[in-house]
Amino acid sequence: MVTQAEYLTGNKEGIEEFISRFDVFLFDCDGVLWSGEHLFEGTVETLELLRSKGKQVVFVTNNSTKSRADYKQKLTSMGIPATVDEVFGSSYSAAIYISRILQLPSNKKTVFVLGEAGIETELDGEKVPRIGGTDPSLNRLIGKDDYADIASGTSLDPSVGVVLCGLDFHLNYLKLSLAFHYLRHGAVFLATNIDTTLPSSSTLFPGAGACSAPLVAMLGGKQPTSLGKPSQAMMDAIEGKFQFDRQRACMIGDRLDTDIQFGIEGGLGGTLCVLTGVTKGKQDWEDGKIVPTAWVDKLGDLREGA
Ligand SMILES: O=C(O)[C@H](O)[C@H](O)COP(=O)(O)O
Ligand SMILES: [Mg+2]
Repeated sequence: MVTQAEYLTGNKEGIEEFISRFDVFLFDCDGVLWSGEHLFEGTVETLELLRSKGKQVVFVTNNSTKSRADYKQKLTSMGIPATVDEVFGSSYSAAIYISRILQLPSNKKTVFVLGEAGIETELDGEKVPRIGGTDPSLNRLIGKDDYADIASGTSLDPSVGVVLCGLDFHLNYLKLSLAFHYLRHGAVFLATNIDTTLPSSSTLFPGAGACSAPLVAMLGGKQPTSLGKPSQAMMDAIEGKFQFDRQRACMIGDRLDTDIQFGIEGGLGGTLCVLTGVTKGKQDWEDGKIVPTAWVDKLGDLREGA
């Protein structure tokens, strides 16, 4: 149990030694590599340094708004070479879970989506039938007829067996009403992730957890099964693909209750917290609940380990 985290910024020898412990670096994205469209200083050079040392780099994001292909595109457009196979997103994790793990009745295979195209793309990739999501017909105020149609089941698709909630920039009362009634009809309640906030423009905005929270409240506190970090569903998928020694792997993240907890519960050799996203300093882990192995002010500080 780690109780003290090591501060590495400015410590060249410490950074060199830290990097030498690991063969694989799992990178969170939002709040570590970038904030929205703003790439943090030194990110590209740090990834180039690690790759020049023969380290395996894997991108592990809870952001469900983009598919793995979308993330590959964003990474390369930001100057970070990446392949789709190096990207694991919570939408992919959820699609795999629904298509390969969840046992649904044959007449209840459809997913009602609260979220963006990233979820839709990954469900399509796994041939999982879906409705909702970015359907433009749902981007409207609820109408007086909707109440009766939902109550009677007229506007509910009887094949829906799952409600999957992610970060939804188009969330509204009508979509929440439909999701709630699917859940009341017995649909399985899943979330790509439940991060309460989204780091962007160097501050915080509503996260995926803020999108599913109304449903949790309506269900009397029933939480969805979350398939993003810290769920080990993603860690198992990553290990399955890369066959790495967990003791020689490090998770780098900005959020204690997703990234760092993901690395700790995954039995990784170490975790590194950065202060460019949600976590703002060691005061955030002084309760001793989720303590990283080490921390730096920003990812680019690792360049000192060149
Ligand atoms: O609300 C969210 O979905 C999360 O804040 C966001 O997606 C986190 O992405 P990550 O830091 O895991 O890349
Ligand atoms: Mg993050």
